[in-house]
Amino acid sequence: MTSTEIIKKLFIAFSKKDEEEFYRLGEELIALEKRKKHNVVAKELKEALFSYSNSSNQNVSKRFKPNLPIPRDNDSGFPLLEIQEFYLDFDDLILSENNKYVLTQLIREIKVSEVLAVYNLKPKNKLLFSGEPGTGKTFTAQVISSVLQLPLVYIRFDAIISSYLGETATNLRKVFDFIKNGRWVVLFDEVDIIGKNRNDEHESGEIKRVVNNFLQMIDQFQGDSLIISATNHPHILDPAIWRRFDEVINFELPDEINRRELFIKYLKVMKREKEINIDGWSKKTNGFSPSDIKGMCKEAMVHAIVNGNDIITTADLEYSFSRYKERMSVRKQGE
Ligand SMILES: Nc1ncnc2c1ncn2[C@@H]1O[C@H](COP(=O)(O)OP(=O)(O)OP(=O)(O)O)[C@@H](O)[C@H]1O
Repeated sequence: MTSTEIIKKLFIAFSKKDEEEFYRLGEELIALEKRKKHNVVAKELKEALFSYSNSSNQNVSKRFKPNLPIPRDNDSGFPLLEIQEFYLDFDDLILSENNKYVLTQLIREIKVSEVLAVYNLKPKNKLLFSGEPGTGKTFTAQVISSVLQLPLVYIRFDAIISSYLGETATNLRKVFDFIKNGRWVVLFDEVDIIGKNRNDEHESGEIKRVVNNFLQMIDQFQGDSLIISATNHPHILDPAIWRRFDEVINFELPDEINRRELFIKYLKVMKREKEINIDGWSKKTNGFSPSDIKGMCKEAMVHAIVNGNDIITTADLEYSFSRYKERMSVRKQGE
């Protein structure tokens, strides 16, 4: 089908309120654009097709309606988790060869879980992601959920920790009861909030109980979901937490080769002058995380646009580089 034919059918599906056909045609249009190598258009269409509903319940994704209501904190009434959907590709991730390989294997294991079951084997389903901020722990969980076509359950640890005695453990229980009832990729972000060393004398008894509770729940978890815990502070995690996971993936800052790939990826959105020396920028940005490089590219684009240009120049990158350098030194002072 040509894109005009698909768009016509999309309109018809929309007027008939045929949601399934609407999404199928939308995906066909995206695949067509991808085949034409219109990657930016394909990505934008993907985001538009599956963008979140701005309607009343922003914590529930459009396509995956959970059977149970989203659990909430009794005291504040805030939701304890969010169900999110992503439509990313594995190629969106720029990682070391080793991490790419390990993650590809993990995804394959999950995809062949029925075959593994014949041999009484199970895929790994409890992962720990550790690494500096902005190295892609959350993003990787989003990519895995996209590739496995499972919704991502994002656990809000700040919401789980309650000021009321005993309520934090109740919140954890509610979260695990919820995730038992579906197949998801579950991301416990910033797990070190409750994973602080249990022997730390400054920690209260309540936190210790919560850590024990969390460990027990992780241990007992039997479902088909993939559980990922992420931390920026692996050194403060209790050794008991490490043992609970089938796999630990360390997200390192990108090397020069990966930084080059990141510049190419994040500068692709806009035309750039030929003189821009990507190799030079990759060398200069030692210590930058993928998120820093993405931010630097975005800032350069904004700089170009507000100065009335539609192509990025070396001067734009120099400006955003100096801004980032400054921000990073402030960040270091705060550590
Ligand atoms: N490895 C990567 N490859 C490509 N893009 C990346 C990568 N890592 C991060 N990014 C980009 O930077 C954004 C922020 O990264 P992300 O939130 O995943 O980092 P994080 O490790 O979870 O950080 P934090 O520990 O602060 O939560 C991502 O949404 C993505 O756009």
